[in-house]
Amino acid sequence: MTHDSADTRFGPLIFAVPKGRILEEAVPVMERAGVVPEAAFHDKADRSLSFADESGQMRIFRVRAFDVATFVAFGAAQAGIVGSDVIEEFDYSELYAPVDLGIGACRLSVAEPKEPVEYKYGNASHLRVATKYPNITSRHFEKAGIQAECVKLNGAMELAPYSGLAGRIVDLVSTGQTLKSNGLIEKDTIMQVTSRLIVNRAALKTDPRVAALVECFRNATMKDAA
Ligand SMILES: Nc1ncnc2c1ncn2[C@@H]1O[C@H](COP(=O)(O)OP(=O)(O)OP(=O)(O)O)[C@@H](O)[C@H]1O
Ligand SMILES: O=P(O)(O)OC[C@H]1O[C@H](OP(=O)(O)OP(=O)(O)O)[C@H](O)[C@@H]1O
Repeated sequence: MTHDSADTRFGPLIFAVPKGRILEEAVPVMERAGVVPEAAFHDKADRSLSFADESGQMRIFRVRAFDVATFVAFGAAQAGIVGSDVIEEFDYSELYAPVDLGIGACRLSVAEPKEPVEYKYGNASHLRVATKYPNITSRHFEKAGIQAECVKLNGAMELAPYSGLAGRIVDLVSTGQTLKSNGLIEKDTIMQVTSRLIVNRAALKTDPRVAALVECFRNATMKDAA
């Protein structure tokens, strides 16, 4: 790495990455920034959650996307990579997202069935919405003066409307294939999403390796655009 990851005043720098679909796109950006995971990191059968980097001076945590934000916000990791959807959902004051990595592009949208379905709940002023993003969803509908009752799901949101769980869903959309395959149409885009480098604000102030890491990711992302 070009940054001084061997600073002896601190323990190893902890970098958290999501184990899901961002990972494949994130690894080349990490490597351009000098964060090169050990070989075991790429082995999906490996049950370890913490890996060395090639310099031996960092630890790389492989966790769920939402948990990346939590590890970094609480200072258990100094830095990480996560979608802007997750950053917005938690709205942690301790998180700073200085670099847009230009990967994991999608959007967070409201969707509903093509054909109107009768629901126990769901009229113009009171909606029931199934989502993994209750905070963003509530804020979005509040702005429109609509009270949304959010039902938290962790996946397969698309099943909610036709099973009578909720009249609408708020979910990530990329190609639109998942909505189409499940008979739903996109009604409204809440936000565009890309993945970001996130750092813990206190660590950025106190640990010079964090600022150096931000610079490395800025440079790695600039090369991308060239
Ligand atoms: N269809 C998509 N196209 C592009 N990016 C996406 C898409 N779906 C999700 N993402 C991005 O990838 C991130 C992680 O998605 P994913 O659901 O694969 O994570 P994960 O680590 O497997 O989390 P979990 O296991 O908790 O669901 C999302 O927060 C979002 O930023
Ligand atoms: O518009 P598309 O290209 O079809 O992508 C949208 C799908 O991608 C995400 O799910 P993912 O595949 O990450 O699985 P998940 O159900 O675990 O969230 C999202 O939750 C949608 O279901």
